[in-house]
Amino acid sequence: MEETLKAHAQLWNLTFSYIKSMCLKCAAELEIPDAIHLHGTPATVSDLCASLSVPTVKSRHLRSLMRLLSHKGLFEPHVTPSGEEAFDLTPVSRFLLSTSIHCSSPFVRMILDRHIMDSSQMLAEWLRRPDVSTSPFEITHGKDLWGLNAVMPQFNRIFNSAMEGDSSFVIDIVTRVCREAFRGIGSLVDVGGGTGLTAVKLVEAFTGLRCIVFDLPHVIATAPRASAAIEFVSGDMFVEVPRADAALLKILMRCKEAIPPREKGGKIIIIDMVVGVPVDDAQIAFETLLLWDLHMMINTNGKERDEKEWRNLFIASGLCDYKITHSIGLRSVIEMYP
Ligand SMILES: C[S@@+](CC[C@H](N)C(=O)[O-])C[C@H]1O[C@@H](n2cnc3c(N)ncnc32)[C@H](O)[C@@H]1O
Repeated sequence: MEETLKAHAQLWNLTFSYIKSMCLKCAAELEIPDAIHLHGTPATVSDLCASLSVPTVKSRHLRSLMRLLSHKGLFEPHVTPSGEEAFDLTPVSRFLLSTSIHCSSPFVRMILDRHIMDSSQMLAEWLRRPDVSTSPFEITHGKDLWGLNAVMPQFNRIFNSAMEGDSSFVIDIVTRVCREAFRGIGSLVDVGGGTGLTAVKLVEAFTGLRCIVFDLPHVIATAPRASAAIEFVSGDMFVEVPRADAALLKILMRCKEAIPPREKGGKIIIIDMVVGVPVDDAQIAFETLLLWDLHMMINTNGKERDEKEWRNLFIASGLCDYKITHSIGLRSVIEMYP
């Protein structure tokens, strides 16, 4: 009996899990972390109603949201001297502060945008179809993610700023802990480099390095021209990738053609997840990798790979050797040599 009740509760918990994500998106959209930060001390629900322009008639509803998010570690619950419930920031919600150099709010809003969420509704139907080349995202929207970005400037903006927040976080760590990977490189092409924030950080961190940011035309058109050491080139990586000493990220075969041999410093640097690597807080990291794998499958027809799968991929691409540095949380730095 006890086991049955536990199993039933677990099923309900899983079923209602989407509410956690939606409350997180709501907190990002309302900018609740900014309001608490500006308040300076733990904020009560009345404080939050006042600063977020939420009518007091909705304070009970806002309290429910704050309680759930506190339970999930986004806020820290407090009690004021007068006995009122109040909420403070935690290291997790600090990532949502608009003033944070690694603000993840656009990332949260993009991943939980209805264009991304809608495609997961197609998962069962998609799994029954024999076609593996069309993603659930394409079935839902009639075009792939990049095609939708090209025709929807608003979604393109939110996607690009989500990528900027994430790449600024990752590249700041990579330039500190994986400096060796970039040593001696004169020029680098960032393939699918988005609006160029990674390139900006790289040319700042490595004096003399020149970067080419290569991406689709609708992305390059919106990229700010931030440094004379960075060139912006638009095109399709499946057709041709501009030449440089090293290529950062993505499609291996084309990247191999774009770089010189290993003796001349040629290499491909990939920053991505490697399933199965040991990381801190293994339980959360393991589940996050499983979730990210599904996210890639649903929205881009991609997948996350374990080390063996990465090795098979680089062998199939005609590359000779590789080195994996597991040192940036969920992501690893993979260096591949022609
Ligand atoms: C996941 S985003 C990564 C952006 C950036 N590298 C970052 O880390 O912030 C993938 C990028 O690849 C670009 N992309 C997709 N297909 C492409 C293609 N065929 N040729 C060039 N770029 C492409 C997208 O426009 C997008 O900016």
